[in-house]
Amino acid sequence: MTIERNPGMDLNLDWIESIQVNKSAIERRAQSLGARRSVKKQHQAAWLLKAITLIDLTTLAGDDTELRVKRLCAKAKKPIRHDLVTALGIEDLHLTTGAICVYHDMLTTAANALKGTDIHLAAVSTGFPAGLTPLHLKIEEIKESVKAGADEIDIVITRKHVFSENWSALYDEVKAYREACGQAHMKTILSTGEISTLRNVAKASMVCMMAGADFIKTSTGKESVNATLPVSLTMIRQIREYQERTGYKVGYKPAGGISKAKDALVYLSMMKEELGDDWLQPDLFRFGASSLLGDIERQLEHHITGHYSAAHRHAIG
Ligand SMILES: O=C[C@H](O)COP(=O)(O)O
Repeated sequence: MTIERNPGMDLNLDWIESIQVNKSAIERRAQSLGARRSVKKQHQAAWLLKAITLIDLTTLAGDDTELRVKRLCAKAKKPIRHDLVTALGIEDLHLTTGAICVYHDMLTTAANALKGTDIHLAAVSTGFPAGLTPLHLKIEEIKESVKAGADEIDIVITRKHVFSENWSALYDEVKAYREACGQAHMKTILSTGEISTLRNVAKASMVCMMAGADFIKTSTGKESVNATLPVSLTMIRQIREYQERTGYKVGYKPAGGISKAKDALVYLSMMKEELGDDWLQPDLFRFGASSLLGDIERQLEHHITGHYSAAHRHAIG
C-alpha cells in the first residue's frame, strides 16, 4: 500500500473553532472498547504478530549507550525468539518491527545496525520532550537528524500555543518543522497528558494535520499521563474528519505506557472499527513502545500450545 503524503492545507480558523467533542460519548465508547474481548482467542496470535510490525521500538533514556541501541536494533530485526518462529511456522514472514526510535545522538549507530533492512529509523526532535529550546535550534536539530539517517522525525509541539489557543502560532511552528523534515515523515507529538482537555486535543490534532503532519502521536512517554483510549478516540476521529474533508490519510501513533499485549489488541480493534483496515498498516499506524514487544513475545509463547494456525496468517498481510 502506498500512502500519499499529507500536503497540509491553509489554516482554517473557522473550522478549528467549530470543533466540538462529546466527552461523555467518547468515555462511554472507550469504556466499552476496554471492557470487551477485542480479538477472538483463535485469532490472537496472528494479531500479536501484526502488532509487532507496527511497533516503533524505542529507547529514550539519558543512559542510552551504543551497545543498548545495537541490541535494540538486533531485536527489531528478529523480534521473536527463533524457537517461537519455528513453532509458529512463520520463518518465511521475515517479521520485523516497524521502526526504531532513538535520540539524535544514537542515529548513526542505529542507521549502521539497520542497514539492508526495511526498518524505519525515527528520531525524537525539536527539544524533545519539553520542546522549549529556541526555534532555530529545533529546526537545525531536525535537519541534522535527517542528515544522520532518520527517515522519520517525531517532533514535539510548544504546549503554550495550545493553552493560549494560538492556533496560527502552532500551525506556523509545525509547518516550519514539516519543511525542515524534507522527505522524512513527520510525526507530531501533542503531549496530550499536558494539554488538559479533549477539545484541546481535537483542535491541536486538526491544526497539526493542516500544517502537514504525516502522523499525529499522543505522548512523549515522559508525561505523567500518556496514551489513553479517550484521547485516542478523540484524535482518530479528527483523522477521519480530516480525511473526509481533504481526502488525505494521516497516521496515528499512541505512545507511552503501552506495555501489555492485551492493550495492543484493544488499540488494533479500535483502529479497525473506527478507521478501517488501512490503519492497521505501518504506513498509518504505530505503537511507540519500549516494553510492549517483551509482553507480546510472552503471550505468543502461551499461544503456541494450540490456538495458532497458519490459516490466520492473512491477518498479517
Ligand atoms: O514514543 C515512545 C515512548 O517514549 C515510549 O514510551 P514507553 O517507554 O512508556 O513505552
